[in-house]
Amino acid sequence: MSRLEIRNLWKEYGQQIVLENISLTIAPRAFVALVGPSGCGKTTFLRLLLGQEVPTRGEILLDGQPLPREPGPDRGVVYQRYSVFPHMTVLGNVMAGPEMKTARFLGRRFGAARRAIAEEARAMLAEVGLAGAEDKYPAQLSGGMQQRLALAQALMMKPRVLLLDEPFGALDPGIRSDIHRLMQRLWNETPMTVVMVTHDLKEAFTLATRIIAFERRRDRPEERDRYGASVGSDIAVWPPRSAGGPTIWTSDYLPDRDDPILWGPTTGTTRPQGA
Ligand SMILES: Nc1ncnc2c1ncn2[C@@H]1O[C@H](COP(=O)(O)OP(=O)(O)OP(=O)(O)O)[C@@H](O)[C@H]1O
Repeated sequence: MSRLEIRNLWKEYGQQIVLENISLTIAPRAFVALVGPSGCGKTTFLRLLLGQEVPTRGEILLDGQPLPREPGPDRGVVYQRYSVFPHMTVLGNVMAGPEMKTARFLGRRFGAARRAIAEEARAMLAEVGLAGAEDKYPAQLSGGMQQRLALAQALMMKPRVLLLDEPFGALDPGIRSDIHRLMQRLWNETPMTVVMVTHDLKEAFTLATRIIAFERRRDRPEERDRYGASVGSDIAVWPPRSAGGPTIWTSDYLPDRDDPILWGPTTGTTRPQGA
């Protein structure tokens, strides 16, 4: 499973306090959207979860274990841009992670092992709608296709936690709604917890089970460095949705009282602690 516990987390850069005493429990398979004003520390929080930054104080546990202090295959990440290797083909991009993971010294597998990875990579590309693009290079793909590729690349490593930093922010609205559908399906089918930074509240409500807003309680210019952001609001999305449940796309979908979707991990109007 993939439960995240953030306990009394602080992050400071020199004199500047960026994050202040954040405590959260994120249930396995939740889809959390993280919102908040520019500069309040959303990306910093994601980098802490990824292991690219170390907390100044506090701790982060993944399934009860302290998070390794470096990025690892249990955490995947997709950024708004530049998540993929530009000099590798589409297929090469999706194979790179598993090859490096299993062949640490040469970074390449040969023979049957390589064929198995290639087969899995092709299936993953088909899953994200990139069948037929295997031999192209990222620069030959549209923005939406590059983000599909970035998702495929991250998911090939079977992460327990997928971190998304405004992954769809640069896409046109039509492409964005297509990729939202894809994202919803991938989250439904893959046993992972998702934490997504977004500036787009509509996107947050479309995809997430829970929306967490960071805010600085004191935000006068002279106070900015001395007070970091913490959790300002924490909203369970209604109607509730859960991974593995029916895909909810239209606002006219309202679950029945006895609908099993109401009994998923993030259910109810009053969410149990930690859901
Ligand atoms: N490596 C670093 N060294 C020093 N300061 C940093 C570093 N990384 C981030 N900061 C500072 O931390 C604060 C929060 O930055 P962060 O990028 O996390 O905000 P954000 O909420 O993601 O912003 P945006 O929505 O604009 O992307 C900023 O004041 C930034 O300058």
